[in-house]
Amino acid sequence: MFSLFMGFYRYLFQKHQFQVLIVGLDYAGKTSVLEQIKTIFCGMEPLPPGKITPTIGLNIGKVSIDGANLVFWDVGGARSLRSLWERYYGEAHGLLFVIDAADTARLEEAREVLRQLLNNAELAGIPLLVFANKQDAAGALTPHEVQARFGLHHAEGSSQPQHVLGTTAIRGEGIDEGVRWLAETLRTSPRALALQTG
Ligand SMILES: Nc1nc2c(ncn2[C@@H]2O[C@H](COP(=O)(O)OP(=O)(O)OP(=O)(O)O)[C@@H](O)[C@H]2O)c(=O)[nH]1
Ligand SMILES: [Mg+2]
Repeated sequence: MFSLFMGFYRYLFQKHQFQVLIVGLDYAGKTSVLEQIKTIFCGMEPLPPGKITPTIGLNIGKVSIDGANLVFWDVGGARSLRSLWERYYGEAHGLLFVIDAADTARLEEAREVLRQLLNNAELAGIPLLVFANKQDAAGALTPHEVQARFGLHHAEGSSQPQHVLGTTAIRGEGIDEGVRWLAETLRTSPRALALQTG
């Protein structure tokens, strides 16, 4: 009882820290997104796109937004690496799913990967931000088209908040709005509260 009380006290009065897991297929642009997050919120110089290589391990970025710390975990999206994602599920407060909106040949694969994530009990109630990335590329689906194709229909009052945005990671477009939505949503997320006081 006492530890529950202390956990709730800490939740109310200490600076919150939220962990956000960045996932999606390989080549979707996850690391490019993380580089831009660090640039926008920490003023760090982003790695030039040519210097970003496929992720094998884990990239971490920590940013401070309106009194909350967000820690981003960027993992590799290659098929052989996806089984490693689950080691982060239990401690993830939020999920950022990045899609290459111009790669229509792999949309079905991306849809299936997202479907499995949302069906995973360890991720129950997790706020989901989807970036329909590469909006600059020819033939890219709009965020509305991605929303429809992926069957993402956030119902008012749903226990699993969802938000879909169009981004162009290599130019840093759309990222700021998405990260602010996450920070705002995580503050009132029952899952985040449960993880922080648990
Ligand atoms: N045109 C365009 N290219 C992008 C954009 N975002 C990322 N890319 C390119 O897409 C390629 C893959 O980007 P990464 O950030 O490495 O992708 P990733 O999702 O981290 O890939 P893995 O680490 O293998 O899972 C790189 O060549 C990027 O420069 C974008 O908004 N527009
Ligand atoms: Mg990467």
